[in-house]
Amino acid sequence: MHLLIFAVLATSSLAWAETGEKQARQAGSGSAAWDAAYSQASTALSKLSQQDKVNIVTGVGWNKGPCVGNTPAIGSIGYPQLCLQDGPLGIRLAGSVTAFTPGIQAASTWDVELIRQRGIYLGAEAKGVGVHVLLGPVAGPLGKIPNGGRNWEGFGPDPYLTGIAMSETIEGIQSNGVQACAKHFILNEQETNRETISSVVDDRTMHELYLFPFADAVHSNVASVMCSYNKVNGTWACETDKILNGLLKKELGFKGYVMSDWNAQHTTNGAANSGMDMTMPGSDFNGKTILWGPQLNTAVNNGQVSKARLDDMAKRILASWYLLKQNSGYPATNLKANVQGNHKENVRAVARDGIVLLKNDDNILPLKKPSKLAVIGSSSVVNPAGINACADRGCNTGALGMGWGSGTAEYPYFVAPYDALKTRAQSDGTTINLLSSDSTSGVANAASGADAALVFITADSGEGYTTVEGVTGDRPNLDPWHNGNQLVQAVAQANKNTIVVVHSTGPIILETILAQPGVKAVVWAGLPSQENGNALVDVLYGLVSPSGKLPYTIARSESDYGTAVQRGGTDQFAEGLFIDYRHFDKNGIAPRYEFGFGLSYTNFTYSSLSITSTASSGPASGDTIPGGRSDLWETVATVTAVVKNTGGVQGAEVPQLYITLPSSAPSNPPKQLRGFTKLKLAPGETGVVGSQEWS
Ligand SMILES: OC[C@H]1O[C@@H](O[C@H]2[C@H](O)[C@@H](O)[C@H](O[C@H]3[C@H](O)[C@@H](O)[C@H](O)O[C@@H]3CO)O[C@@H]2CO)[C@H](O)[C@@H](O)[C@@H]1O
Repeated sequence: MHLLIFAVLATSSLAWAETGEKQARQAGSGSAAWDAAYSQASTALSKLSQQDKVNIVTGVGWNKGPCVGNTPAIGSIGYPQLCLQDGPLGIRLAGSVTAFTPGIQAASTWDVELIRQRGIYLGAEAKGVGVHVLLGPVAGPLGKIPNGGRNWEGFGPDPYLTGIAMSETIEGIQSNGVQACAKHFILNEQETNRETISSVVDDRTMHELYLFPFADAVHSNVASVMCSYNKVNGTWACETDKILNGLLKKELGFKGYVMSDWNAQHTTNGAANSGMDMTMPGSDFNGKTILWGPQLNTAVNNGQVSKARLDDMAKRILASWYLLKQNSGYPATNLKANVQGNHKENVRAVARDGIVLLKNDDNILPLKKPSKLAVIGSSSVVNPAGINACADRGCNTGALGMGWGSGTAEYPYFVAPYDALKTRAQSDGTTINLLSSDSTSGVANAASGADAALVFITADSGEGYTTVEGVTGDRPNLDPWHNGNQLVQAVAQANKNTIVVVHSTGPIILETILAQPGVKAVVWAGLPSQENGNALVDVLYGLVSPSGKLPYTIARSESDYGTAVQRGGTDQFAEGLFIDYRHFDKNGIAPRYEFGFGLSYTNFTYSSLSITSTASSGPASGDTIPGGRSDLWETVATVTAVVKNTGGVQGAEVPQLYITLPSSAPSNPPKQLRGFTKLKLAPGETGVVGSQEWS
């Protein structure tokens, strides 16, 4: 349900009560903690030689240590060989870790408790294997282009939802003493030409869309930020004074350090003097030249980079290390350790509660002990070559759990849809006809006569260094892979109770599928990682009511989005603020399924909407705290509403608060998300959103 109010102030922090309180609390403790960490860093710095400082800021090289990024130990201050390792959903290239759900699935739950728990467990596993810096979470790409290859690593194209998810994830990771890394800063929205393209953006769009979630990250005291490959307004992101020194460090008050993406640095002095603090991986990775190390030493000796700047770089890195108390009792790096604990419970919960029910005609779902089920599609079963057969998940064979690239982890196990359906069928006495191929021949045989036919389709994408079935990162279109439309058509012709299950890294166009009269239900199962099948069965059989909401818009046609992958050298960001639902609203384009949409097995009613101004009457304070001007973080109004579960089963609702700015100028998006919460309600139960424990 969307609630729309008119904002009394043009502020970024009009919110449900809980958000503002959380922000105020962290800001206070954050500054003092940084002060203490800086004091320890200063003491340590005074004992270091110039060479030590250069070592702290320069990686030792790709494959020259246990992690994807490593810096040398400095024995005199007990500083370890720092281990930096991907990534946003778990420890990459490790032996026995949990493959958590991708960020986009976490966002799809709209459940801050689950998102935070995911972050806490990510941090616990990183610490368990001795990773000092976990390279995530992701707020860039934000996802302005629906086919952007790496969108699934982050939390979707709404900056508020992404910002909340960034905060919860970072606080979760860092609560376990692990440094988080907010990446990729900034305007890295596509894989195509990512290392050459220039993103040209106006100041307002930069602030209100792309910088917005990074402000949340800084507010949550993120230890590090990774600058991206692209150029910003013509200058390399890792060498742009205005965005690193200006926006990030000065305006947002970022106290941690900026590391380069792997070989995103281009010059020795330009990067140092623009605000980059650590170079990664520091070797001649991918044929590039080494730019710091000895070169930085020379530049400092020549005065091209000041001694104070080198001190600042090293101090920021040391302060982050002290902030997370990694100077005491931190485990040695051992990426082979088994650190999974019971974390699969979070994977199953996020995978399940992130499932979005898009269509459910005749209440075909939940299933009620069918005598015969048809299960169709190659993605209903596990990859026949093995769950981790493709490096960095670089294939779309068998059931899909995540996209591909550096933001992946090895699966410790993988429950495919058919595995979980078979287990359930055995206990119900259901017969399953399995057709584990995408060929339409054989479909009629498998699907006809079954009480219902489940057909599985996918769309995949990833990082541009791997090409999968001709796709180099960004998707070329928004169609399902492997002739998914034709497969669904064939199934729906053979069975009038067809249930389509979609596993995808982002939106696909569903028009052909929805035009089939036999398609009774569409289950948007997203990217469920290792718990794929279990999560799906929980929802299909009504063990839980679906409660996920779309973290992006699903359009009727690809051209409706108004953004596309740029093939040339520049992306002008001509759409400005108007991405995803902001674009649809502004142009009066009806989406097929709107951002925030999702059905349930129960019903909810809303009443008693109340809005109270809570703005302080005193003068606004322009002090800078981590995250920017302090008055940007004040709650200016509290909105409450009563929500009742009027249906027959337990369920969860996500009331969403959207604002319209007072001016109706066309430069303002008609609606912007500024609050949400997830209410779990039993049948007949009433909940008050925006008050209770938060106000
Ligand atoms: O992992 C750290 C950051 O790395 C960036 O991506 C790099 C990725 O980690 C790395 O595996 C990949 O290497 C490939 C290389 O580029 C290619 O030439 C070679 O053929 O195959 C290698 C893979 O086996 O390079 C990526 C950079 O191009 C990510 O952007 C960042 O998010 C990571 O945190």
